[in-house]
Amino acid sequence: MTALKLIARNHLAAFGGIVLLLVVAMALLVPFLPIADPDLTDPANRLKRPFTDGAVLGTDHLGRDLLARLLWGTQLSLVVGAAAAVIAAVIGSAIGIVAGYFGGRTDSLIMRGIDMLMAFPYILLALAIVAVLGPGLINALYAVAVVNIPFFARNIRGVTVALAHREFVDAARLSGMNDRQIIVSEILPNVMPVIVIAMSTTVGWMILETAGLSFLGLGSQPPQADLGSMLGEGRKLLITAPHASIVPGVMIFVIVMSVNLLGDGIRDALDPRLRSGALSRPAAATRVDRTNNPPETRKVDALLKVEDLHTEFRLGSRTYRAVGGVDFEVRAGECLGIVGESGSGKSVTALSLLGLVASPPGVVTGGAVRVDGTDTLSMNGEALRRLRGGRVAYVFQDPLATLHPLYRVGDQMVEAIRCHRSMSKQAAWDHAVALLEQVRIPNAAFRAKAYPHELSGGMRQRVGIALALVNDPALVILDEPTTALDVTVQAQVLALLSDLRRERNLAMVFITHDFGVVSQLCDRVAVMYAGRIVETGPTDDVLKTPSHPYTKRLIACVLELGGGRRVLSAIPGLPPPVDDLPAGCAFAPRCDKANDQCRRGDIVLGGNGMRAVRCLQPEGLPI
Ligand SMILES: Nc1ncnc2c1ncn2[C@@H]1O[C@H](COP(=O)(O)OP(=O)(O)OP(=O)(O)O)[C@@H](O)[C@H]1O
Repeated sequence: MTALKLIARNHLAAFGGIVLLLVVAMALLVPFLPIADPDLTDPANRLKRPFTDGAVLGTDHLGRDLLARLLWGTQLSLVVGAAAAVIAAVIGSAIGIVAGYFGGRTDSLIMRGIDMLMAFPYILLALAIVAVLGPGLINALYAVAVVNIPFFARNIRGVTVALAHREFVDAARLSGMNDRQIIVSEILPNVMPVIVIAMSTTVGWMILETAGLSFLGLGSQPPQADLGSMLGEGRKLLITAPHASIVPGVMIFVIVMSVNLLGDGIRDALDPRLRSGALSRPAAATRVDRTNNPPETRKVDALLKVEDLHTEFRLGSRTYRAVGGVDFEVRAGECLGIVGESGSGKSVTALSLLGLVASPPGVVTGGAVRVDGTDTLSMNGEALRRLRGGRVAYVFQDPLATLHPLYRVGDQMVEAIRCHRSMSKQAAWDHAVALLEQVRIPNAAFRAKAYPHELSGGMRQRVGIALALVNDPALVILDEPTTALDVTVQAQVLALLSDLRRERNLAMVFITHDFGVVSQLCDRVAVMYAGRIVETGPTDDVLKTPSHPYTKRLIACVLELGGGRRVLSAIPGLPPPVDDLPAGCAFAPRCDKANDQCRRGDIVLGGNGMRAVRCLQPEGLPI
């Protein structure tokens, strides 16, 4: 259903689909239409122009009605082209799956045979096949199918090779399935979309090839007509009776064009990455579409002040409200922890600060983000570019994904330095090495020449931190920088961040789902749930006397070493889907204290300046 909707939304594909549907309907209805016999010759009325004496499209050189021949010829061409596509797809895909799945010698043997077939120009190969089998439409169909088998075999083999070594195939084998069962139940469903895509984009091509063989007199034989043979007959009269070749020529064009437009639409609709927008090129900054004016500019003494930030993702008719009105501020040298379960909106909040949420589908719909008093959401691209990696830098969770795999880490740091200040390459390199030393990378001058894959996970994250520091930022936003590391390395990285913060008076926004990490590093903490802050305050206070039931539950999930026997409690239920948030408190469905009032209206973040909580029944907080 979604695929059909996506095709309908693609105007060109929808146009192609409608045209093709009309042509196919016409071809199917042709036996019931009141038209002349397509093979009835009438030499007295030969080569009549269109729209004369009841012959809508005129007559050919034997006086046969061109409309009747066109409709029957279209039917024949469509059937032959589609049949050739199905035969080529079935045989080619089977060959590709067998070669890709079994690999080794089977693969080499099959693929070398396919290579030999591909070594011949396809039309010559088709001609040779028809020459051996003899002229005729069925033989032309076989020839076209055979020359297209290698195309399917190669494509499907490539996809199968990648699938054959995946964990789910190993798991199927270990569960006792034999090769045939694995191919049918594990491989085939995964290659099916590729087969459909390949078919939809090649069927037009096969209709053309069959028409080409008929045009040369090797396909349909008189008196039977397909579009190619009609074109071949008309060609001889191109000057005296151009309509005889224009009529089948236009029909071939219409069919092939509509098949190709629809095929492209099907390809796009079946590709899950295109469907989710993952392949669309995001804009350089998140789209800002504020329904209200940004909050008034007042004198701001915080380095970063976020006010009523709203960010959402618009996918088709659905709107995912990832960040639904977030306020916080960070002063110079201060570290704010943002904590919450997966999906609570921490990363989207962090990325929204400097317009890094991908648009489409992300849109900032409200609020303001002031860095040194200037709203980043109103900045132009160049101002944002100067800020990113300059005064404000980011460290992400997976340095293997953020570092470029083909450049040495030192070169990547040099590039980051020279993007922001004019410095000679050598001076920038020396600065990079000094920073690598500062983040305690042993033998930094040597490591600067390493590629990311040559470093351990902990070392790569240190490079990520050094990369963030190259331009002496005032604020670093760290999005789960230690989650991918083991606990010992995590402790080292946290100690390093703590030292760097002291030495450089760095402000930090530290995003994590781990209260243990927050307690080591952060002065203040903000707890997020379903895109909003539900509690905030000094870290020690929040940890000792959590007020919001959610904070309490989150803290109870943290293991305490030497804490004696304690039952670790998980939070029952799941966070609400952000495209369908409940009214009132979003945590109410999982909260054992929730009453009817909690499920109504908007609950504000109330407090006494330092501590604030978004709850109607907060605990232990003098409000
Ligand atoms: N491209 C997107 N399209 C639709 N929804 C999205 C997209 N990116 C994020 N979201 C939604 O936004 C919400 C917040 O996501 P976010 O990544 O900020 O969570 P998080 O708290 O950082 O989680 P994690 O700790 O797993 O990174 C989630 O519900 C997520 O499903």
